Amino acid sequence: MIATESLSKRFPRVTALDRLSVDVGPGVTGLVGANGAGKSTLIKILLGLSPATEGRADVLGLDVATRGADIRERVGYMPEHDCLPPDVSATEFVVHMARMSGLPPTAARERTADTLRHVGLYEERYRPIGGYSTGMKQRVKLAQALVHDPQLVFLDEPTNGLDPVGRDEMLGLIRRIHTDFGISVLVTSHLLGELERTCDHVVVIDGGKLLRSSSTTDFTQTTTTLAIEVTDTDEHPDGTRAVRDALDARGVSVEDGSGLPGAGHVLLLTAQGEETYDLVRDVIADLGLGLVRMEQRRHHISEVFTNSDEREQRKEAVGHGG
Ligand SMILES: Nc1ncnc2c1ncn2[C@@H]1O[C@H](COP(=O)(O)OP(=O)(O)OP(=O)(O)O)[C@@H](O)[C@H]1O
Repeated sequence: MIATESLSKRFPRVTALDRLSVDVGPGVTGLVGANGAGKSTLIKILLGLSPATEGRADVLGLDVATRGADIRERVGYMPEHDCLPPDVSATEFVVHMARMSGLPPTAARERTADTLRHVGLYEERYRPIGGYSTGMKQRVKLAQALVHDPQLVFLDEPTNGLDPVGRDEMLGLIRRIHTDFGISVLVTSHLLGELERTCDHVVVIDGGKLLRSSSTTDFTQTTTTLAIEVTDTDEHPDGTRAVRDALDARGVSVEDGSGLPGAGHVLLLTAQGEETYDLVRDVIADLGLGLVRMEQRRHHISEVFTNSDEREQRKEAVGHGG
């Protein structure tokens, strides 16, 4: 879907992309990096909107340097920042974007209605966008990226500004773009944790350089920590202890996370996949306890490289680079 070779983008004072070579296949791919890592710059180059300083890139087999217009016909783009006109309705705006993509009037109206329904905007779609919540605006931005039925979409920080429920809904929508319509997705975030659950593949960049590109299963096997918090009952006055013992008895090693700042009575364990979630749920149900929370610890990108393997790999990479 996407291939870059030694792609660099230098601004007068900053190197935004530094000899980045990466291949992205079909499916849902996360592009993760801290603010300023170069994610938006990469997307603009891939859309043919901004020229690279060095190197090359293809999107859907088309060279970004010469085939930008053809790429933008086939690729949808949801920009990061608020860019919606406040005085028009979602329907008017998305019809307009569909017409700009070359759809005839009737098809543009039909596709707009379908797409807005798909992203979860119903009656509100006739009201001016200026009165929408952040979540509704993000949905309009997503709809305009999808309305011309692209093969691939670039979503730049689609969960920005959303509360946890809004984030989960957006991530669910993103997953369905691929499962329901077969559209491949490149989605950026500065939070690795939220992409782990949504993406098939994760590409991590830092300072414009590639740090890692691997399937999510490879990633999560090394990084997913579950935090669990339960209620106490008369039968189990220390519910946390009871869960810990029950999981220990099933061979799952559990750490007490209560010593962590602000953690309360929290157990931490390494998730090996879906089975771990099921096991924890069953253990808690068997003990008759209430589950207060079970969540993946959110990894900020800086945390990804705190384990020693990764540090070694980075040292090696630096060493080989001279
Ligand atoms: N037009 C520009 N002129 C000068 N510097 C720029 C320009 N666009 C981006 N940069 C710089 O390039 C670097 C990468 O920016 P970019 O927007 O690609 O990062 P990002 O990973 O998308 O982060 P964010 O999510 O904060 O936008 C930053 O240091 C940024 O300041």
